[in-house]
Amino acid sequence: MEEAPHGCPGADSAQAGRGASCQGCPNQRLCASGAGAAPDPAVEEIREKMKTVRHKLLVLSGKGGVGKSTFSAHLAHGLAEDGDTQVALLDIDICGPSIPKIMGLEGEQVHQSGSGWSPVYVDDNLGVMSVGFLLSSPDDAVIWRGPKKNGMIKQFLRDVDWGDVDYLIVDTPPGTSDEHLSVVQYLAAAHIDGAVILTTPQEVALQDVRKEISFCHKVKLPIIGVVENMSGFICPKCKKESQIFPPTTGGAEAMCQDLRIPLLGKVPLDPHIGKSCDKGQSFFVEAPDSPATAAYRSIIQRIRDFCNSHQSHAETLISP
Ligand SMILES: Nc1ncnc2c1ncn2[C@@H]1O[C@H](COP(=O)(O)OP(=O)(O)OP(=O)(O)O)[C@@H](O)[C@H]1O
Repeated sequence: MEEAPHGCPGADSAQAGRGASCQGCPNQRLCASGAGAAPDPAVEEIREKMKTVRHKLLVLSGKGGVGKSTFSAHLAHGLAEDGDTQVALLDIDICGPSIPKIMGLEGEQVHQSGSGWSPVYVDDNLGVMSVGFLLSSPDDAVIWRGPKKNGMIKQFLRDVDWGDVDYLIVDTPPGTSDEHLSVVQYLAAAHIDGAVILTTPQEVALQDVRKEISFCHKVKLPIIGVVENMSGFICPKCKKESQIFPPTTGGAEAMCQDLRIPLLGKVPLDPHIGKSCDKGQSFFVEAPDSPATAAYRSIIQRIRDFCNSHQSHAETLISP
């Protein structure tokens, strides 16, 4: 936490984040979220529930529209490709859930079983949960304030019958808002492997990524790395590369060097990606030879490696 202001009511007080002295404090939002208050019993229930989930990954972006949900969906497809890996994809973009569409699950509903809500399955080893499955129409608007969003995220983590899962991928809304604080708070005791941050090469997107990185540091969320999406366009006819979103300040590469954060890779613009997403199909199947597919696959391998080395490190720490 940064330096407390004069007259700070304290992070565990009922006035946390709401007092006059909280105005302008960099921790105001974090305190107002209740993250510093007495622990919600759901944190422990979620820790129990998550014992059967090996790796938990958050996908973040500073700006909207940079390809975060597309990436989350394809990370899930890529990890589930071997058939033996159980993957769960949780969409907590409560006000703009796009995962049902991208995963080809529009119109699906969640089923209630004796052990909780059942995810909707794309394949036997790939389950999805989204607020979109709870709406009667994809055009319905969800206009909820923080506490209601908080409650829904709690239910997604605690009441869904996730089963034995190797990877839980959480697709978040852009920025750092109530949803991010809630998921970090609820998963705090269950251990999150880390976050993958999506950006485009433009400074206007990178500016917001720096805020995202600062959020991760504040809530002690490890950063697996940054993905630069929409990074150049290779003309399929003349093979010439054009920078549609020019990296005026050096792009994600310069930022990552500057902040000593891994750059996981760069994914070029490819019109097939948009088409596949609109059809609800995996881009890897639709365009297996595209440079974007190769870039995605290499990034997914780096994330897999991170999780594996992370796991052995954690095991080393707890073994006698
Ligand atoms: N590398 C790419 N090349 C071409 N189109 C892409 C690429 N990545 C994503 N897109 C397209 O860009 C659009 C935005 O992607 P997406 O919905 O994944 O962004 P987002 O960051 O999740 O947005 P939001 O957070 O606002 O929902 C979609 O139409 C998607 O198909």
